[in-house]
Amino acid sequence: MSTTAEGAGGASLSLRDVSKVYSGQSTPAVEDFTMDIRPGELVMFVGPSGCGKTTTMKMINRIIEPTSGSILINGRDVLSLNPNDLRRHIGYVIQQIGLFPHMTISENIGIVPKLLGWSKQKTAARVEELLETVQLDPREFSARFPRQLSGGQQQRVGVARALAADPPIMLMDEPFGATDPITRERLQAEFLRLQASIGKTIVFVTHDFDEAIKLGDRIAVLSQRSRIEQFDTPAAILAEPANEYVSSFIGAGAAIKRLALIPVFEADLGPVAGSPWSVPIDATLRDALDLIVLHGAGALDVVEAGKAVGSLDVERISAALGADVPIGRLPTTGHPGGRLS
Ligand SMILES: Nc1ncnc2c1ncn2[C@@H]1O[C@H](COP(=O)(O)OP(=O)(O)OP(=O)(O)O)[C@@H](O)[C@H]1O
Repeated sequence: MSTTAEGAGGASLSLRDVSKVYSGQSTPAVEDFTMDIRPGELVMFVGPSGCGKTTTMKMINRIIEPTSGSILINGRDVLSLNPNDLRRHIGYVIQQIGLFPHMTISENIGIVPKLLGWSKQKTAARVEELLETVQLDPREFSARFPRQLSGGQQQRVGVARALAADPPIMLMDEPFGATDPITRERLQAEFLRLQASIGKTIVFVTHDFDEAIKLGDRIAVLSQRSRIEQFDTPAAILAEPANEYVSSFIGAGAAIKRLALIPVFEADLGPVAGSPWSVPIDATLRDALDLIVLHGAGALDVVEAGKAVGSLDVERISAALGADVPIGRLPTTGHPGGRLS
C-alpha cells in the first residue's frame, strides 16, 4: 500500500494498577486496571455504558489524568512525555469525528504535522498519501469541506488524520458507532485491511460485541470500574466464556459467531458435490452456512483458483465447531439469489 507501512509499526503498551477517581466521587470510575498489550495488537474494550471503557482509554493519551498507577509505551511512562511527543505517539479517532468545519479536508488531516512543525511540502505529501490510504481520491477530496462529505467519508478522514504523524499507537473510541450498518461494515472491512498493512497497536472501545469479535486480536470484556472479566482472543471467549457475565455479553448464537472466525479451509471438506452453489476456500464457515440457508442447498462446492476442490454441508460445518457445539437443525428457504463466488 502506501509508505505508511514503512513508518512506525506498533509499540508495546502497559497499564499498571491504573485508577481514576473523578473529583467529587467517592467510588473510582476505574480501579487498579492492569493490562499488557503487544506491539501491533488490536485490543477491543467492550462493556456496558458507564463501566469505564472511555475513561480507561483516555488516560492512555492523558486527556484524562490517572489518579494513580502508571502507563508505559515501549517501557516509557506517558507522564514523562510532553504533549507533542504524546501526539506523535498516539493517534486518536472518535465517534463524533471532530473535523473542523471551516477547514478543508487537507487542512484537517494536516493539523498534527503542522503542530509538529513539518514543512508545507512534507505535510502536503503526507496528506495526499493518507487520503489514498483511506481510499479517498486526493484530487477530488483535498479541497472540500467536511460538510461536503458523507458520514462514512468523514470517518475515513478522521482515521487519516489520526494516522498523520504515523503514531505507533491508535486509540479509537466507537469510531464507527454513528454510521449506518452498511457503511459501518464497509468501514470495518477497510479498517481491517489498513491495519493488516500498518500494524499499529490499537485500543478500540465499542459497545458492540459483534464488532469486537470481527476486529479484535484480543477482547477485554469489562464490568463496572473497568474490571477485566476476560481478556482473550475472540475465538477463546466464544468457545469458553470465563463466567456468566461474559456469557451474557456474548448473547445468543455463540456457535454462529464462532463460525465467522473459521475459514472454510479449516473444515474437513467432503468430495466435490457438483453443487450449483459454491464458496471460495478463503471465505468463512459463516459465509458457507449463510449460502446453504439462503438457497436451501444440501451442499456447496468449495472453490480454489476457479476449481472445485471439495464440498461442505451442515454436518461438516457443525463438525468444524467441535462436537460439543452443534448448530442444530437449520431453517432452510428456497430463496433465490446469487453465488458467493
Ligand atoms: N468527568 C466526570 N466526572 C465524574 N464522573 C465521571 C466523569 N466522566 C465519567 N464519569 C463516570 O465514570 C464512570 C465511567 O464512565 P466512562 O465514560 O468511562 O464509561 P464508558 O464505559 O465509556 O461509558 P459509555 O459506553 O456510556 O461511554 C461512569 O459512572 C461515569 O458517570
